Amino acid sequence: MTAVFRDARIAFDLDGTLVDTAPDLVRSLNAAIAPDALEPVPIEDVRAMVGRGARALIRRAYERAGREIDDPTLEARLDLFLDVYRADIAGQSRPFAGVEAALERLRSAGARLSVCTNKPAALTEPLLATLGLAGHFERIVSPEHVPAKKPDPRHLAAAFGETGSGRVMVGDSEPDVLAARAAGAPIVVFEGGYSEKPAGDLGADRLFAHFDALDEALAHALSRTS
Ligand SMILES: O=C(O)COP(=O)(O)O
Ligand SMILES: [Mg+2]
Repeated sequence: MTAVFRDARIAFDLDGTLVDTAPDLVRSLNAAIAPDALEPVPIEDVRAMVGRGARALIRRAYERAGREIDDPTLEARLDLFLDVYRADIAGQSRPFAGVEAALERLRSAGARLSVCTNKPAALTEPLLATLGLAGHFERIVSPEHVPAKKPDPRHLAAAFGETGSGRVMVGDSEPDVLAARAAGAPIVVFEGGYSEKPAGDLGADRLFAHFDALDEALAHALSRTS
């Protein structure tokens, strides 16, 4: 099975795909909305609110409470969120079970790995470094590095880099699937991640429930396109 990975470009989403960041995201989000006396958002709800960046996460917390937020307040709450989050970015966040072993296997089989995330670079880099994951990736592409973020396919194209023997995205939510479709690349979706819609409704080429099963899902997706 491993021949299909030689020189393949595999781009990974971060929040909800590589790392279970929800506990630290919810703690920081609830600190950021506290000045406006919003009820704390429960962690299960946050899992359906992540995927379109930090600003969107805060806006969604206000929408959920039926409250309006003006732009200057949003920027102030974003600053607070970023300060709280950055101060203990990997307090409870951990790679999902089997992630490190899967990254090792794919690299040993010759795959070229990247991260394609809507998480701001100032958060992505310390998170991956703190968890010891950064060294697996040839490219780590946050929204600041590209003209537009996922679902825009230019974000994913930047993560893939030059054409390899095949290209595939691994993600957990709709922006990932839309970016892959628009880039003409297959996508496999992690069922344990964060998504507004059920993973099975996103239109993935293949779903996987544990990283031990990632290689098989990727091999299937790659063999259909190369
Ligand atoms: O920060 C977010 O909202 C999403 O990040 P992701 O693209 O890695 O899922
Ligand atoms: Mg995600």
